Amino acid sequence: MVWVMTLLIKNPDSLKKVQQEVRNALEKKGRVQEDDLYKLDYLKAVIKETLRLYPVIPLLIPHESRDRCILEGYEIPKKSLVYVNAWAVGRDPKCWERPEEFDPERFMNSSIDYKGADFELIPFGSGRRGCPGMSFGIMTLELALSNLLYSFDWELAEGTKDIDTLKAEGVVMHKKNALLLVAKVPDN
Ligand code: HEM
Repeated sequence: MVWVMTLLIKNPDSLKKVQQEVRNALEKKGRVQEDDLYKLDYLKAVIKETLRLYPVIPLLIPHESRDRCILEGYEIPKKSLVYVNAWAVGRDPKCWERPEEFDPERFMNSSIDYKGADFELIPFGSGRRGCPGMSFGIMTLELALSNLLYSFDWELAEGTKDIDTLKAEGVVMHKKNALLLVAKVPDN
């Protein structure tokens, strides 16, 4: 959630577009509920793009190979500790055009998903040890984010010129400096 809001405030066109999508879809309903989420294609693209650039667990969870195997000419001995760098995969120029750029549009009209079948986007891992909480995690994020965008306008705090994207050290990618934004209730 922190990284989505960070990227949106740094990309005001995307913020405006996703906010308009939520407000147009919901009109005067008052709050977003689970069964409204299917209407929010751009919001889903914003979340995918955030997970591509800032995967929550950048090296996933370490795995151990059960047997010796050869992968693309590399031998991986039995019982090797294997780390998969989802961060690097998400920014690999062989997989992504302008990989460093935040561009949710790349997921509109694209079948690429984080469910583990598209190996260029693996914030939840893949295969039988992939994240079992993916649907729950995504739905929680979609619901919270869409309600924050529906109910409030977002601005930088007074005296803040820009937001940094420094990461704290650790297995899970936290933002090093807290994100400080001002939420305003829209006039109408
Ligand atoms: C946006 C939210 C979440 C993200 C980005 C995420 C990401 C991940 C990742 C990357 C892995 C390791 C996969 C691998 O190494 O192949 C994992 C494993 C796991 N996750 Fe999640 N997760 C999220 C939410 C959740 C939730 C909500 C739950 C439980 C309610 C959950 C439970 C687990 C468990 C139990 C594993 C270990 C699975 C295993 O080793 O077999 N996760 N998650």
